[in-house]
Amino acid sequence: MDKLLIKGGKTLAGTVDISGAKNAALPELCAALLTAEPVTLENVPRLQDVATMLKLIRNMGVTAERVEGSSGAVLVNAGGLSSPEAPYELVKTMRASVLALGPLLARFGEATVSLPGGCAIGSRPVDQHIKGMQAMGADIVVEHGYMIAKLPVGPNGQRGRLKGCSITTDMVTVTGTENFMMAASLAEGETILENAAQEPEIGDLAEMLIKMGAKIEGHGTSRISIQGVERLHGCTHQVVADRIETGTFLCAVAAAGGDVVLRHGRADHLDAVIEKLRDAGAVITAGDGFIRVQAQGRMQAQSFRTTEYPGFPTDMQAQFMALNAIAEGASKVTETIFENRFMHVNEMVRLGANIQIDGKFAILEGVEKLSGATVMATDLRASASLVIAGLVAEGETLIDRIYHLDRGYDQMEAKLRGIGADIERIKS
Ligand SMILES: CC(=O)N[C@H]1[C@@H](OP(=O)(O)OP(=O)(O)OC[C@H]2O[C@@H](n3ccc(=O)[nH]c3=O)[C@H](O)[C@@H]2O)O[C@H](CO)[C@@H](O)[C@@H]1O
Ligand SMILES: C=C(OP(=O)(O)O)C(=O)O
Repeated sequence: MDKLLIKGGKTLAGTVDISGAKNAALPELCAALLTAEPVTLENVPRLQDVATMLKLIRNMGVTAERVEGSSGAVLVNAGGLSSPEAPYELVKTMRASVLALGPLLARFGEATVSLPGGCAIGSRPVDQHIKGMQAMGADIVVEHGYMIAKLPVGPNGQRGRLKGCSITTDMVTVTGTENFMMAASLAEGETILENAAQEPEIGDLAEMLIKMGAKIEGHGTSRISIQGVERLHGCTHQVVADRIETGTFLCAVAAAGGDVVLRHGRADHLDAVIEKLRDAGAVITAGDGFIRVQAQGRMQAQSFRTTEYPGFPTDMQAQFMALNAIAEGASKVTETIFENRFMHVNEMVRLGANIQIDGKFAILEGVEKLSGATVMATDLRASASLVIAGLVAEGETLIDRIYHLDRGYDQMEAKLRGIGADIERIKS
């Protein structure tokens, strides 16, 4: 298992290129299953989750290859889609595999998708995905750990189409909204999604589906309407910039100090985080296709509460907590989306942070310095928060189990080295 070794105390300066968003690329690779024509996705980040998704769709009889010489293009051709299955071996390493359910049902009339199971940050059930697909006419049984979904066979002996309907989910769900939007694009009639997620990745997926011929309105709001069409066609689409990678680098510079330009970063997708960073004392300016962050001296700790977009993202909670850990003053962090997303806290405490957990609250008293130690990554964003803590800690920090980090960050250590961090990967 690879590890990261960081020697803390360097300020950061230079330019970082922000990659395409993991949480847009994954649903968009699944959206390519909706058509038999070729789809080119550009700006696809090089991450373990993307590699897993490519493996998953290839396993269905789809061709999916990186385009040689391009900067991140992937060509997907689902013309040969023959096996509408997502097996446990692949799903267990990546919960986003549930995004295959909607496209497979819509295109094939049946799908067998492994239940993803729980993960470190919470139990993460998929009951809303199942209820929504059932409302659209699918018969779904859960057997032997699999969702087995089928559409009824019509008088012609063929499986019919999904039926448009109104779906109001019990809570805002990002991948749920994406699954319904993809399924509804090929359904018969109109689907209305109430209480829909508004994350920028939903908007990006909607734009891709519209290029494929889907009729979607209202994405970016909590009410999305989709008029189903009989067929979708191929398209070329560029994956939106990763707002969580952007936010992670913003927090790293605010914590370590420095002056860094994040090329391709979208400030308009990060309002809640940028506002808190400005309140903390970072100077952030943004223009078309870049964000610049300048930070000097100790930041002021900021309390915040995670909520659905456009609120403060749960995927930025751990990284901002690393900043609060060494900022001046006390802060209270409230996690409202996942029930177990404070796994990084004990590791930060090993580095000298002063943090108490009380249910969904974390109470921090900023300390003047952290001191390097060996710590263990427990999930993707926890890993990123430990990298930020390691950048500011005195001495050496060794982060174990960074396969979690590799799930969702494109060459993080190379990008950090490029702006002056002393960080290296220890291969094993
Ligand atoms: C691939 C991807 O885009 N992942 C993101 C997506 O995950 P994901 O789409 O899995 O997260 P959801 O938005 O669905 O989850 C929100 C809450 O709803 C609950 N829930 C969800 C569905 C369901 O059927 N039943 C249920 O109870 C979840 O357990 C959680 O407590 O949104 C999360 C919340 O912004 C982010 O942290 C993840 O990075
Ligand atoms: C929780 C995350 O991802 P996933 O939903 O893929 O587990 C994340 O990106 O922080």
